Amino acid sequence: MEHILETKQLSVSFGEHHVIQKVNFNVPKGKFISIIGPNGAGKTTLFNLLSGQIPPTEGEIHFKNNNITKLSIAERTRLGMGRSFQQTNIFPELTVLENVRMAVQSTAKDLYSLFPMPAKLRAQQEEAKKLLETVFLQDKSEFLAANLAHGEKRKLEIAMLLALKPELLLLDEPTAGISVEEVPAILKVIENIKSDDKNTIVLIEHKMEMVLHLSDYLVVLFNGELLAEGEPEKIMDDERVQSAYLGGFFHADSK
Ligand SMILES: Nc1ncnc2c1ncn2[C@@H]1O[C@H](COP(=O)(O)OP(=O)(O)OP(=O)(O)O)[C@@H](O)[C@H]1O
Repeated sequence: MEHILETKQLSVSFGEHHVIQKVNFNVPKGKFISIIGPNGAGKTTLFNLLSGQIPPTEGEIHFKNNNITKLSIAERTRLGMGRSFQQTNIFPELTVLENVRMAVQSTAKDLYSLFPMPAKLRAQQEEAKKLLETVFLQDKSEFLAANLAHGEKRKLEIAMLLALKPELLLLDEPTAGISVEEVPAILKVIENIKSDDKNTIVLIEHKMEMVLHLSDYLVVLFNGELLAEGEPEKIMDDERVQSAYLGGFFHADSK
Protein backbone atom coordinates (compact mmCIF):
# COMPACT_ATOMS: atom_id res chain seq x y z
CA MET A 1 0.00 0.00 0.00
CA GLU A 2 1.30 3.43 -0.93
CA HIS A 3 1.99 5.68 2.05
CA ILE A 4 1.58 9.44 1.66
CA LEU A 5 3.23 10.06 5.04
CA GLU A 6 5.74 8.08 7.07
CA THR A 7 7.58 8.83 10.27
CA LYS A 8 10.70 6.99 11.30
CA GLN A 9 11.64 6.83 14.98
CA LEU A 10 10.10 10.27 15.42
CA SER A 11 10.80 11.70 18.86
CA VAL A 12 10.61 14.98 20.70
CA SER A 13 11.56 15.86 24.26
CA PHE A 14 11.05 19.04 26.22
CA GLY A 15 13.87 18.91 28.74
CA GLU A 16 13.48 15.61 30.56
CA HIS A 17 9.94 15.16 29.29
CA HIS A 18 9.90 12.65 26.40
CA VAL A 19 6.61 13.59 24.78
CA ILE A 20 6.92 11.60 21.53
CA GLN A 21 9.08 8.52 21.62
CA LYS A 22 10.32 6.66 18.54
CA VAL A 23 7.01 6.76 16.71
CA ASN A 24 6.82 4.93 13.38
CA PHE A 25 3.55 6.09 11.90
CA ASN A 26 2.36 5.41 8.36
CA VAL A 27 -0.58 6.99 6.59
CA PRO A 28 -1.86 5.09 3.53
CA LYS A 29 -2.90 7.34 0.66
CA GLY A 30 -6.64 7.93 0.38
CA LYS A 31 -7.47 6.55 3.82
CA PHE A 32 -9.03 8.04 6.93
CA ILE A 33 -6.89 7.55 10.01
CA SER A 34 -7.74 8.67 13.53
CA ILE A 35 -5.25 9.18 16.30
CA ILE A 36 -6.71 8.47 19.69
CA GLY A 37 -5.26 8.37 23.16
CA PRO A 38 -5.88 9.80 26.62
CA ASN A 39 -5.30 13.48 27.45
CA GLY A 40 -1.63 14.34 27.34
CA ALA A 41 -0.72 11.26 25.24
CA GLY A 42 1.08 13.46 22.70
CA LYS A 43 -1.45 13.64 19.85
CA THR A 44 -1.26 17.39 19.22
CA THR A 45 2.49 17.32 19.66
CA LEU A 46 2.67 14.66 16.94
CA PHE A 47 0.67 16.97 14.63
CA ASN A 48 3.01 19.85 15.55
CA LEU A 49 5.93 17.72 14.41
CA LEU A 50 4.22 16.60 11.21
CA SER A 51 3.21 20.11 10.17
CA GLY A 52 6.52 21.68 11.15
CA GLN A 53 5.45 23.77 14.15
CA ILE A 54 8.24 22.18 16.18
CA PRO A 55 11.38 20.28 15.16
CA PRO A 56 11.92 16.71 16.32
CA THR A 57 14.70 15.79 18.70
CA GLU A 58 15.24 12.64 16.67
CA GLY A 59 13.82 10.79 13.68
CA GLU A 60 12.45 11.65 10.26
CA ILE A 61 9.23 12.59 8.51
CA HIS A 62 8.62 11.63 4.87
CA PHE A 63 5.76 13.10 2.84
CA LYS A 64 5.10 11.98 -0.72
CA ASN A 65 8.54 10.37 -0.73
CA ASN A 66 10.30 13.59 0.28
CA ASN A 67 12.21 13.84 3.52
CA ILE A 68 10.46 16.91 4.96
CA THR A 69 11.98 16.75 8.45
CA LYS A 70 13.76 20.05 8.01
CA LEU A 71 11.21 21.85 5.85
CA SER A 72 9.30 24.90 7.10
CA ILE A 73 5.56 24.96 7.68
CA ALA A 74 5.08 26.92 4.42
CA GLU A 75 7.15 24.43 2.42
CA ARG A 76 5.10 21.54 3.80
CA THR A 77 1.90 23.40 2.91
CA ARG A 78 3.17 23.91 -0.64
CA LEU A 79 3.88 20.19 -0.91
CA GLY A 80 0.24 19.49 -0.04
CA MET A 81 -0.10 19.18 3.71
CA GLY A 82 -2.91 21.11 5.41
CA ARG A 83 -3.47 21.35 9.13
CA SER A 84 -6.31 22.69 11.25
CA PHE A 85 -5.93 23.78 14.85
CA GLN A 86 -8.06 23.37 17.96
CA GLN A 87 -8.64 27.11 18.06
CA THR A 88 -10.18 28.93 15.15
CA ASN A 89 -8.07 31.08 12.80
CA ILE A 90 -10.28 33.27 10.67
CA PHE A 91 -10.57 36.96 9.80
CA PRO A 92 -13.57 38.05 11.89
CA GLU A 93 -14.02 41.43 10.19
CA LEU A 94 -14.41 39.88 6.70
CA THR A 95 -17.44 38.08 5.34
CA VAL A 96 -17.51 34.31 5.19
CA LEU A 97 -17.06 34.36 1.41
CA GLU A 98 -14.21 36.89 1.60
CA ASN A 99 -12.37 34.68 4.08
CA VAL A 100 -12.50 31.72 1.72
CA ARG A 101 -11.76 33.81 -1.38
CA MET A 102 -8.64 35.14 0.29
CA ALA A 103 -7.54 31.58 1.02
CA VAL A 104 -8.19 30.63 -2.63
CA GLN A 105 -6.22 33.66 -3.84
CA SER A 106 -3.34 32.90 -1.51
CA THR A 107 -2.72 29.68 -3.42
CA ALA A 108 -3.00 31.25 -6.88
CA LYS A 109 0.49 31.36 -8.33
CA ASP A 110 -0.32 34.48 -10.32
CA LEU A 111 -1.53 36.45 -7.32
CA TYR A 112 0.62 39.38 -8.32
CA SER A 113 0.12 38.99 -12.03
CA LEU A 114 0.10 42.19 -14.07
CA PHE A 115 -3.21 41.08 -15.50
CA PRO A 116 -5.62 40.27 -12.66
CA MET A 117 -8.29 39.41 -15.17
CA PRO A 118 -11.90 39.72 -14.13
CA ALA A 119 -12.43 36.19 -15.42
CA LYS A 120 -9.78 34.89 -13.06
CA LEU A 121 -11.31 36.75 -10.12
CA ARG A 122 -14.72 35.38 -11.03
CA ALA A 123 -13.29 31.86 -11.12
CA GLN A 124 -11.78 32.36 -7.68
CA GLN A 125 -15.09 33.63 -6.39
CA GLU A 126 -16.82 30.55 -7.82
CA GLU A 127 -14.24 28.26 -6.28
CA ALA A 128 -14.77 29.92 -2.90
CA LYS A 129 -18.55 29.45 -3.25
CA LYS A 130 -18.06 25.74 -4.05
CA LEU A 131 -15.92 25.35 -0.95
CA LEU A 132 -18.66 26.96 1.13
CA GLU A 133 -21.07 24.36 -0.29
CA THR A 134 -18.65 21.58 0.72
CA VAL A 135 -18.84 22.75 4.33
CA PHE A 136 -22.58 23.61 4.12
CA LEU A 137 -22.06 27.32 4.74
CA GLN A 138 -23.39 28.64 1.41
CA ASP A 139 -26.33 30.35 3.12
CA LYS A 140 -23.97 32.33 5.34
CA SER A 141 -21.61 33.59 2.65
CA GLU A 142 -22.42 37.30 3.22
CA PHE A 143 -22.33 37.07 7.02
CA LEU A 144 -19.43 38.65 8.87
CA ALA A 145 -17.26 35.79 10.09
CA ALA A 146 -17.34 37.32 13.58
CA ASN A 147 -21.09 36.69 13.72
CA LEU A 148 -20.95 32.95 13.03
CA ALA A 149 -21.68 30.40 15.74
CA HIS A 150 -18.62 28.62 17.03
CA GLY A 151 -19.29 25.43 15.05
CA GLU A 152 -19.80 27.48 11.89
CA LYS A 153 -16.43 29.14 12.43
CA ARG A 154 -14.87 25.67 12.50
CA LYS A 155 -16.59 24.87 9.21
CA LEU A 156 -15.29 28.11 7.72
CA GLU A 157 -11.81 27.25 8.86
CA ILE A 158 -12.11 23.84 7.19
CA ALA A 159 -13.21 25.54 3.94
CA MET A 160 -10.15 27.81 4.13
CA LEU A 161 -7.97 24.79 4.68
CA LEU A 162 -9.51 23.03 1.66
CA ALA A 163 -8.77 26.12 -0.44
CA LEU A 164 -5.09 25.23 -0.12
CA LYS A 165 -5.92 21.97 -1.95
CA PRO A 166 -4.14 19.74 0.54
CA GLU A 167 -3.58 16.11 -0.37
CA LEU A 168 -3.22 15.31 3.31
CA LEU A 169 -5.49 16.96 5.89
CA LEU A 170 -4.54 16.95 9.54
CA LEU A 171 -7.64 17.79 11.58
CA ASP A 172 -6.95 18.52 15.23
CA GLU A 173 -10.11 17.94 17.24
CA PRO A 174 -12.55 19.75 14.96
CA THR A 175 -15.29 19.44 17.57
CA ALA A 176 -13.19 20.95 20.39
CA GLY A 177 -15.17 23.60 22.26
CA ILE A 178 -18.31 23.38 20.15
CA SER A 179 -21.77 22.63 21.50
CA VAL A 180 -23.21 19.12 21.38
CA GLU A 181 -25.88 20.35 18.95
CA GLU A 182 -23.23 21.48 16.47
CA VAL A 183 -21.30 18.17 16.41
CA PRO A 184 -23.48 16.43 13.76
CA ALA A 185 -22.91 19.37 11.38
CA ILE A 186 -19.14 19.07 11.71
CA LEU A 187 -19.39 15.31 11.24
CA LYS A 188 -21.36 15.88 8.04
CA VAL A 189 -18.65 18.23 6.75
CA ILE A 190 -15.92 15.70 7.43
CA GLU A 191 -17.96 12.94 5.78
CA ASN A 192 -18.32 15.18 2.76
CA ILE A 193 -14.56 15.74 2.56
CA LYS A 194 -13.92 12.04 3.06
CA SER A 195 -16.24 11.18 0.17
CA ASP A 196 -13.65 12.68 -2.18
CA ASP A 197 -11.30 9.74 -2.73
CA LYS A 198 -8.40 12.06 -3.45
CA ASN A 199 -8.29 13.19 0.18
CA THR A 200 -6.21 11.52 2.86
CA ILE A 201 -7.31 12.57 6.33
CA VAL A 202 -5.74 12.19 9.76
CA LEU A 203 -8.06 13.13 12.60
CA ILE A 204 -7.40 13.70 16.29
CA GLU A 205 -10.66 13.35 18.14
CA HIS A 206 -11.94 12.30 21.54
CA LYS A 207 -15.50 11.61 20.43
CA MET A 208 -15.31 7.86 19.89
CA GLU A 209 -18.64 7.56 18.13
CA MET A 210 -17.36 9.94 15.47
CA VAL A 211 -13.96 8.25 15.27
CA LEU A 212 -15.51 4.83 14.76
CA HIS A 213 -17.96 6.10 12.20
CA LEU A 214 -15.30 7.76 10.04
CA SER A 215 -12.05 5.82 10.38
CA ASP A 216 -10.54 3.11 8.21
CA TYR A 217 -7.73 2.75 10.69
CA LEU A 218 -6.92 3.80 14.26
CA VAL A 219 -3.61 4.67 15.84
CA VAL A 220 -3.38 4.75 19.62
CA LEU A 221 -0.86 6.98 21.32
CA PHE A 222 -0.09 6.47 24.98
CA ASN A 223 2.64 8.28 26.90
CA GLY A 224 4.12 9.42 23.60
CA GLU A 225 4.44 5.91 22.23
CA LEU A 226 2.46 4.20 19.52
CA LEU A 227 0.62 1.64 21.64
CA ALA A 228 -1.48 -0.02 18.95
CA GLU A 229 -2.71 0.44 15.40
CA GLY A 230 -5.20 -1.32 13.20
CA GLU A 231 -8.77 -1.50 12.08
CA PRO A 232 -11.26 -0.01 14.54
CA GLU A 233 -12.76 -3.35 15.65
CA LYS A 234 -9.33 -4.77 16.39
CA ILE A 235 -8.34 -1.70 18.41
CA MET A 236 -11.57 -1.72 20.40
CA ASP A 237 -10.87 -5.29 21.47
CA ASP A 238 -7.21 -4.68 22.31
CA GLU A 239 -6.68 -5.20 26.02
CA ARG A 240 -3.66 -2.91 26.15
CA VAL A 241 -5.74 -0.11 24.67
CA GLN A 242 -8.57 -0.72 27.11
CA SER A 243 -6.26 -0.64 30.10
CA ALA A 244 -4.54 2.50 28.76
CA TYR A 245 -7.88 4.19 29.11
CA LEU A 246 -8.37 2.72 32.61
CA GLY A 247 -11.72 1.13 31.83
CA GLY A 248 -14.31 3.83 31.16
CA PHE A 249 -13.44 4.75 27.60
CA PHE A 250 -14.47 1.81 25.46
CA HIS A 251 -17.72 0.85 27.14
CA ALA A 252 -20.41 -0.29 24.75
CA ASP A 253 -22.36 2.96 25.17
CA SER A 254 -19.47 4.97 23.73
CA LYS A 255 -19.58 2.91 20.50
N1 LIG B 1 6.18 23.01 24.19
C1 LIG B 1 6.03 22.16 25.21
N2 LIG B 1 6.85 22.23 26.28
C2 LIG B 1 6.71 21.36 27.30
N3 LIG B 1 5.80 20.38 27.34
C3 LIG B 1 4.96 20.26 26.32
C4 LIG B 1 5.03 21.14 25.19
N4 LIG B 1 4.07 20.77 24.31
C5 LIG B 1 3.42 19.71 24.86
N5 LIG B 1 3.97 19.41 26.06
C6 LIG B 1 3.52 18.32 26.94
O1 LIG B 1 3.43 17.16 26.17
C7 LIG B 1 2.37 16.32 26.64
C8 LIG B 1 1.49 15.94 25.49
O2 LIG B 1 0.70 17.06 25.12
P1 LIG B 1 -0.28 17.02 23.86
O3 LIG B 1 -1.00 18.33 23.83
O4 LIG B 1 0.47 16.64 22.65
O5 LIG B 1 -1.26 15.85 24.26
P2 LIG B 1 -2.64 15.42 23.59
O6 LIG B 1 -2.61 13.94 23.46
O7 LIG B 1 -2.88 16.19 22.36
O8 LIG B 1 -3.66 15.85 24.72
P3 LIG B 1 -5.21 16.32 24.60
O9 LIG B 1 -5.98 15.12 24.18
O10 LIG B 1 -5.52 16.73 26.00
O11 LIG B 1 -5.27 17.47 23.61
C9 LIG B 1 1.66 17.08 27.75
O12 LIG B 1 2.15 16.59 28.98
C10 LIG B 1 2.11 18.50 27.50
O13 LIG B 1 2.13 19.23 28.71
